[in-house]
Amino acid sequence: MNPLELDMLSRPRRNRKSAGVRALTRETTLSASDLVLPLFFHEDPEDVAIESMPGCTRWSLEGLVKEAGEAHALGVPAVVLFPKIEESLKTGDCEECYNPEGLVPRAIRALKAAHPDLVVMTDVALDPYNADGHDGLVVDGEIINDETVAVLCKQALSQAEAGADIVAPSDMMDGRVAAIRDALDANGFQKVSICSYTAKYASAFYGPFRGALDSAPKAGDKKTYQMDPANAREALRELELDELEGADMVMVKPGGPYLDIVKSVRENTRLPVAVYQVSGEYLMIQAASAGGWLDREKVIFESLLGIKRAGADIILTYFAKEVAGKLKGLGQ
Ligand SMILES: NCc1[nH]cc(CCC(=O)O)c1CC(=O)O
Ligand SMILES: [Mg+2]
Repeated sequence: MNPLELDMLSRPRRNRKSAGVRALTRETTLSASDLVLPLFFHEDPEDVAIESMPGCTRWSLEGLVKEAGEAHALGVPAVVLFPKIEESLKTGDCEECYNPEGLVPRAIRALKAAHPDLVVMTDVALDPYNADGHDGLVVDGEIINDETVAVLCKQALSQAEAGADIVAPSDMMDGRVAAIRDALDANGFQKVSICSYTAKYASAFYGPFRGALDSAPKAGDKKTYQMDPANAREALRELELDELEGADMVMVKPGGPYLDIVKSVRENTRLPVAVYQVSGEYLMIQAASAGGWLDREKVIFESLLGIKRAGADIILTYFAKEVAGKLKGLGQ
């Protein structure tokens, strides 16, 4: 007998001894059906590489439909739409956000016509339409809540009318989930779901996204409506309100740096939990792997698995199409 052999009943390494045993004992798996692909698009007929987000494209309507179709064919069930609105259409009252012939309603109709089973999720917030760049109406430097909610209701309705399956308010105004639910129901859209950005933090990780849409606030920051990154209990307060207001799904955003929030939201709701791996998280991986410092594919999977393990049912990620393609290649 080996004199150094330890007398141990439990050896956790036995469950890691081979790929087969590891597969049997794995607690979390990532699948294409967990993923939502965020897509940027514009009015121009050209597909353009986004300078602030290397690896992402701002699609023409035609390109958008093609890209969404490819992702869907790889098993990604849903896309979420982010329009870049022409500067000349941005105003203080954001009327363009509920124009039935606007860019977003046309995109929804084109997507649903080409891919009826693709779930189309839309962003409800004023920033792409706002001359001030804020998610809400600005009066004397203040982002006003209740008047903004009235406009968000019109925006959500125009998206529902065009065929959106899920509307996702990302604006963080108080009371908007209940108001949007009322507006949808009053107009016969009982079946349109609401995925609320419940705990959306005022994060510097959104910087590249604002570059992609030219939607950064012209003055001030978003701290009077998005949450303070220092706060965790407050996320549960927002969760309670969104549940009472009738949200169908709740979201935490950003993802990776906020896994404690994901876990506590998961433990405190029976609703599906969505998590957004945002533009800055995407770019940290893109940049570090472009420099040759990280193994890109491995860290993409690990970053998403971490979000899933923390409690996400749904993950919004710029890697969705690529990951779905890789999973398909692996026979999963
Ligand atoms: N309503 C705006 C919105 N919707 C999604 C994101 C960020 C997504 C990302 O960074 O990938 C933002 C930016 C912001 O709040 O300033
Ligand atoms: Mg809220």
